[in-house]
Amino acid sequence: MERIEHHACFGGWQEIYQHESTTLGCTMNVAVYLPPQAEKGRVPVLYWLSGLTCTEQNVITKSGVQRYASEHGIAIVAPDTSPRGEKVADNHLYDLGQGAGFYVNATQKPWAANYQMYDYVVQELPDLIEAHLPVTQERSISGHSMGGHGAMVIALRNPGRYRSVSAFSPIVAPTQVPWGQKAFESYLGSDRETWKQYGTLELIATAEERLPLLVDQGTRDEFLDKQLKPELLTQACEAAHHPLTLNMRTGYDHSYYFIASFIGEHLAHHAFALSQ
Ligand SMILES: N[C@@H](CCC(=O)N[C@@H](CSC=O)C(=O)NCC(=O)O)C(=O)O
Repeated sequence: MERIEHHACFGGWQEIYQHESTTLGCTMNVAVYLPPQAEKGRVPVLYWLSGLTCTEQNVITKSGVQRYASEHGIAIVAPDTSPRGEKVADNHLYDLGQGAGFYVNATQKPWAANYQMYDYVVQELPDLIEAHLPVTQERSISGHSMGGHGAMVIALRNPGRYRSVSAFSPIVAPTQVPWGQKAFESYLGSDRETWKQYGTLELIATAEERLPLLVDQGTRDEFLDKQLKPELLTQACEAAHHPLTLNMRTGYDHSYYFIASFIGEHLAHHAFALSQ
C-alpha cells in the first residue's frame, strides 16, 4: 500500500492509499481517516461504501464525517465504487461499469474479469487495512444509495463480522428497481435466482443475525419512488421481525448535503455498537 495523500484533519489524518488489488486485478485508491486516538493505539473501523458515479473522494470531501470520527475515535475506510483503469470494462452510462460496481461478484463477460467488489470489500480490503494500519478487527459498515445497498447486503451475509450497519437513501430492492435490474442483468446474467444473494429484502427474510438497521431517507429525494422504495424495507423487516429504525427526513434530497446533516447521528450509532 502506497500513501499518496496525507492531510491533517480534526486532530487526525485524512489519507489516500493506492494498492494493487488481486481480487479486482487493477490499481485501487482507498480513503482512510485515522482519528487522533490512532496515534496511541488501535481503533475500530467504519467502512463507508459510496454510490453511483462516486470515487473514494466523495464522502471525505462532502460529508464532514471526520469531525465525528475524531470525536469517537473511529477510523473511516472508504474504497472506490468499482475497479478502475483503461483495461477494465466500462460503459458510457453512469449507472453501469466504472463507478457502478454494485458491490457484487460479477459472473458475466466482460465484467467478471474485474468486477468482484463484494469479495474486495468483505475480504481483501479489511485484510490489507488490518495488516498495515493501527486498527482493530472491530468493524462497522455504512453507505449511501448503491453503497447503502452494499452495506446492508454485506452485513446481512456476514453474521458476526460487523458490529453495526447503517445506510443513507439505500437501494433496498435492487432486484425490483431499474438501477439494480440493469446492473444485475449485466453483472450476474438473466437467471434472477442468482440475484437474490445480493437483495437486501431477500436476505432479511432468512438472516441468521438480526443486526439492527439504521436508515435515513430524505422525503424530497429525486430517486425515492422509482429506485429506493424504503416502504419495501419496512415491510420486509416487519415480516421477519428484523429491527429497523427508518428516519424519514422531511425536505432532504439524495445529495451529500443530506448525508452531512445526519452523518453525526450515524457515527454515534456505530460508536455505541463498537464500544460494547
Ligand atoms: N444523475 C446523477 C446520478 C448520480 C448520483 O446521483 N449519484 C449519487 C449516488 S446515486 C446511487 O448510488 C452520488 O452520490 N453522487 C455523487 C455526489 O457527490 O453527490 C449523475 O448523472 O451524476
